[in-house]
Formats: sequence, structure tokens, C-alpha cells
Amino acid sequence: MTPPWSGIFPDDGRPFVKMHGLRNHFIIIDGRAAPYAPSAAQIARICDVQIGVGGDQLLVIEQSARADARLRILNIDGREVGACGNATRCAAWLLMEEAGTDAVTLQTGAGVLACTRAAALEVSVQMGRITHDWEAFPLTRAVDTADLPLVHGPLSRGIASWIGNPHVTFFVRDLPTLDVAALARPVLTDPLFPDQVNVGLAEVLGPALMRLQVYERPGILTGACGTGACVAVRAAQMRGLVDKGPVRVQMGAGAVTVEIGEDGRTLMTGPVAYSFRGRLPRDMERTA
Ligand SMILES: N[C@H](CCC[C@H](N)C(=O)O)C(=O)O
Repeated sequence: MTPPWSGIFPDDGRPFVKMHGLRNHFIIIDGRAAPYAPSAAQIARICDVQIGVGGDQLLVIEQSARADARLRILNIDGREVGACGNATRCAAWLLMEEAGTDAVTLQTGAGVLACTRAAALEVSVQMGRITHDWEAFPLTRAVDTADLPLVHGPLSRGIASWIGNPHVTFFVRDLPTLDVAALARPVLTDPLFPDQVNVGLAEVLGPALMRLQVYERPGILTGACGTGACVAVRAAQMRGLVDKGPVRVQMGAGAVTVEIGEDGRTLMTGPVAYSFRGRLPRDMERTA
């Protein structure tokens, strides 16, 4: 079937796949054969749901000397970030489907992550170790990252964690009634975080159950956040609020399971979903 209007809109632009993990949505582009390095303005337009494809992040898969592939994660403002749990699951699933395998390694800013198929549309990722080293973030001054000296309205006693990207987790009550973006915005831009920070509001519902919403850099409320779920479980365990075993983290559209080993290595398992595929307009290639 020839697509209608193909003469008006030539479909020879860069192919993309749109996927999501619990509504955290991504545009995935294969940059292995032909490198793809869009400008910040192009990234913003592609990620804009009203005038582009729509996505919380743009993902570019590249060749890697250290892993099966390299995953580059670009925020909607063009900034490259070191980690994204939901994106890692989606990209891993795509590469496993492509190769007909049940395991794949992905090089990210958090290191080389081992990913495996957990079920037909479910992927486990060994996310690496969570640290609380204030220099890793970086923070503008040395503080107790296990109990941050930061109060923004009802948010206090935050825990700062690094899992390839920076996060702060606050524990709250009645999460569904809160205006998460409004509460988290002043934290995201607090001068303590010169590179901004992803802000998670977590509520413990039981010894192995939490719910979470994350206001992500550069200032978007996402449907779910895989790295945010990992650090929220870690933070809850540090405070003795949940068990040491696997913890389910509910995030609106569903849940991920996070298991943190004795050695601090963090395994995250959760769903992936295919939305659609298509081609970007021709002018989404960088020309200069
Ligand atoms: N949603 C992603 C995290 C993206 C983090 C990014 N917004 C940053 O600036 O670090 C996840 O599933 O882990």
C-alpha cells in the first residue's frame, strides 16, 4: 500500500521508532550506520508533542567498542544525560528483537549495563551501583546527601543519589493529591545543584510497595522514571521504610520492580511498549 500524500511529504527522512516505558516516551533513532547529531533546536522540535513526534527524551543508538551498542540519551533541551532506566529497557528490547537474542549490553553514562528479556514485553536492566557521593552530582557544597539541608515547602529531609544521573528523593504522604510539579520545581533549580536535579516524590505503601512521581530535568513531569524508582527504593531502604528484598514501585501507568543487592548493584525490571514508527522530516538533520 503506497502511503497517501507521499509526494507532498517525501518519506525519505530519518527513520524513528516511538516506544514508551510506563508512559515515559521516547523517539529512538539508529545512528549506527549514519551518525545522528541533531541540534538542540531540532531535538526540542522532535520531542514536542504538538509539532513533532513527541517524547520525554530522544535516544540515539550508536556503535560501541565496549558493549553491543551505545545509548545516547538527550533531554528535550538538547542536553545529553548519563542515564534513563525506562529508555534503557526500550532500547534494549529493540536491540534484542533485532538480533533475536535475550540479552544485550548497552554503554551509557552509567557504564555498560547488562539487559535481559524478563518476559515478552518486559526487560531487566542491571543499572549499576547507586552512590551518594556529593562530588559525583556535583553539588555546590559538601552536605549530608543522606539528609539534605534543604526545605522547600513541605519537602524536607531529601536523600540525594547518583545512578548515572542525579536525583533527590523526598518521602511524602497522599502523593496522588499533591501538585508534584509545583512542589518539585524549586528543588530542581535550587543552587545546591549546579546541573539541576531530577526530583522524586515517593510514598511508602507497604514493606515492599511504594508509589512515585518524578519531576525530571529540565522541568517535565514524566509518566514514570526508572532511575528515579531505583534511587527511591534505595532511599527508602536507607531510612528503614521498606524491606531489603525486591520492591514494587507504582508510577501511574504501572510498576517496575527494583532489587538492590548486598553490593549495592541495582536490578530494575519493567515493561516496554511500542507506539509507532515513521520518518522525521528531512530538515531534522543537522546541516552545519
Ligand atoms: N525518565 C528517565 C530518567 C531521565 C533523566 C533525565 N531527565 C535527566 O536529566 O537525568 C528514567 O526512566 O530513568
